[in-house]
Amino acid sequence: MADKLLIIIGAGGHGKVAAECAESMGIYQKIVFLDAGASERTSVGPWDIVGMPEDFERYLSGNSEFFVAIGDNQARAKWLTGLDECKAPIASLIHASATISDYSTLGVGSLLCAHAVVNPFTSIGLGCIVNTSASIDHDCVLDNFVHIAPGCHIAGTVKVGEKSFIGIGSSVVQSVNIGKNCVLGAGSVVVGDIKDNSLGYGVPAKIIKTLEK
Ligand SMILES: CC(=O)SCCNC(=O)CCNC(=O)[C@H](O)C(C)(C)COP(=O)(O)OP(=O)(O)OC[C@H]1O[C@@H](n2cnc3c(N)ncnc32)[C@H](O)[C@@H]1OP(=O)(O)O
Repeated sequence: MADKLLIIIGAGGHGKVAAECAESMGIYQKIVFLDAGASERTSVGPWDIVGMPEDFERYLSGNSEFFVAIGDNQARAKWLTGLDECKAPIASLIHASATISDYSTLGVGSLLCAHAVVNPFTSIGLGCIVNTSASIDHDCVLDNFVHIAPGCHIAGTVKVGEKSFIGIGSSVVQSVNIGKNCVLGAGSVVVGDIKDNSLGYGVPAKIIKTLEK
């Protein structure tokens, strides 16, 4: 079989983390980037930038997989949906040091970063990020395009709605429902349900404003 190529869309900080995560898996012979800054730079670290994101169709044939490494939940969702419509094969990346229970599921296009832990009977949707050293405990549901930032701890039976972001170092107590399109600031402690489109932070987390849909 031909060498397996991983094409990562987005060569920012998150892209570097995704590339190293993919390397740790030991299944890709080559990793390259497509990035909007391709005219200004041709590489990031050891990895080549071979074109703009819009060039992805050039790589649709052959033994290639795609990964979207864009931290912004809306933009990541847009790119993943577009790739899916073009029937592009989309990778999920699990760092060699991350653990996911055999009884849990991880959606296509999702990333488990180094030292992330996903405990049993948890469902993680499409295009999610469980960032470095974050833990998601038992019986949780992360809807599509959620980002759990580094060092967050999500207790059991928590639900996080589509495209919500939980900031670095936050904790969420058990059985809480967080709506869709929410932003919870760094270091939040979430002790009760959060409505859709809320921005909040603090200990305990308070809602500061409602975000536009
Ligand atoms: C690998 C990676 O890098 S992943 C990315 C990790 N990054 C994060 O987790 C960042 C999370 N983002 C935050 O916490 C942001 O501060 C947000 C989204 C909550 C708010 O951002 P903004 O709307 O721009 O708020 P802004 O910076 O203007 O601050 C407004 C006020 O809220 C306060 N504030 C902002 N964030 C927080 C927070 N997390 N906890 C407590 N207070 C906060 C500010 O101190 C400020 O207070 P003041 O009015 O008394 O001066």
